[in-house]
Amino acid sequence: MSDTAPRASGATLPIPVTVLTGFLGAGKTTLLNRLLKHPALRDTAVLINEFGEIGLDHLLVERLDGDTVLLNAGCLCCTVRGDLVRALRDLAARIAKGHVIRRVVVETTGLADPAPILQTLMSDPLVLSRYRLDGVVTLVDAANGMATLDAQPEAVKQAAVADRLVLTKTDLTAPEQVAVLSARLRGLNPGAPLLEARQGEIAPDTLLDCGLYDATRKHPDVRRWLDAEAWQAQEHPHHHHHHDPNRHDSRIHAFCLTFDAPLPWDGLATWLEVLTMTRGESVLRVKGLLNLEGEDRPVAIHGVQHLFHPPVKLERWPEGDDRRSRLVFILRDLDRATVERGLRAFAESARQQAVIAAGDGQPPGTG
Ligand SMILES: Nc1nc2c(ncn2[C@@H]2O[C@H](COP(=O)(O)OP(=O)(O)OP(=O)(O)O)[C@@H](O)[C@H]2O)c(=O)[nH]1
Repeated sequence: MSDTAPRASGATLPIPVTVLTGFLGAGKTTLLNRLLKHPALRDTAVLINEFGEIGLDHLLVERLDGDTVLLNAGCLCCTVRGDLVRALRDLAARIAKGHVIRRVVVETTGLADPAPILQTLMSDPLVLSRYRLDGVVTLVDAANGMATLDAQPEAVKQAAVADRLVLTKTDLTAPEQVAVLSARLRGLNPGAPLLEARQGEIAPDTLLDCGLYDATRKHPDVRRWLDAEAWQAQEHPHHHHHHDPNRHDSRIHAFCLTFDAPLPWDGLATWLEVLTMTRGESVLRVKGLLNLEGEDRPVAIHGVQHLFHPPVKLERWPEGDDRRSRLVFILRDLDRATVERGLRAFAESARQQAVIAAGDGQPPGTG
């Protein structure tokens, strides 16, 4: 690899890195998809880190080219200290050979503790020689934000370290609720401008070029978290632990269900409604790419705690995709068997009802 620093717009400059974070389902991919369409973000490389072994973001991020890199799922500290640095190093090598990259955006998993990411970006010698941490943009879902801040310390950290706080889903939230959440965020991070993005719509210049990251301007805890992280990295630079990549802690885990045959939307929708109504606090995230009966195009679904977003029909199946339905769940205190049993039972019941309604004793499409 060349030792020369990367070239940005012809000059030898450190490349700004924006960290895009926010709890599960806050709207990071939505905002990123919008940002990447903007001319100001031409020549931006995107590094995505998803929680759980089987992610779907590679199918949901609209721009997937050589400059979008999916970091391997796994223990976040290992991912960050290994994969993130490796991805940045590979990118620097490509830039040294003449590839033009003017900015990097790192989209973290919603469960990410931002401290190891920031610590890596601010202290790894290789990273420092070619990149500079420009800013941390933290999205906070206005609909679920208060409950999330109450239950998840990662979300508190994400808000406290931010250079820009962005409230999403204010279109779904009563103004009084937004005001209470805003006051709480102000208390956690008085220095960061508090912005709003609806469906990812926001002027890029409000998020970019925040200046060098400065932890001294943040809540005193931020300096402490970063120092603790630096100490850990020094004490245990090569710890050899093998975390289950699908488990965040003793309560939160991820799994993916796949279905070979097209699914009946009625059964699935009813079940999702029941699940989010009755166990919403446990359903941190549901993300699906579905092959539905009678539908040629794939349908994306998103659930975040008690909130279920309207399904979206995507343009087409990705090239070479096997067109199986995939549903990724990230659950807290709810086991896989309960969810899987319920889903299969509802899908089967909807199929039976369709058979009865068709009146010919044959499942639709097979007679
Ligand atoms: N109504 C409304 N929906 C939104 C808004 N922002 C995002 N969404 C929806 O929220 C759901 C989750 O959005 P994503 O962009 O996938 O969230 P994410 O933070 O990338 O999710 P993870 O990567 O799983 O943590 C999708 O259905 C989006 O369409 C918003 O401002 N208003």
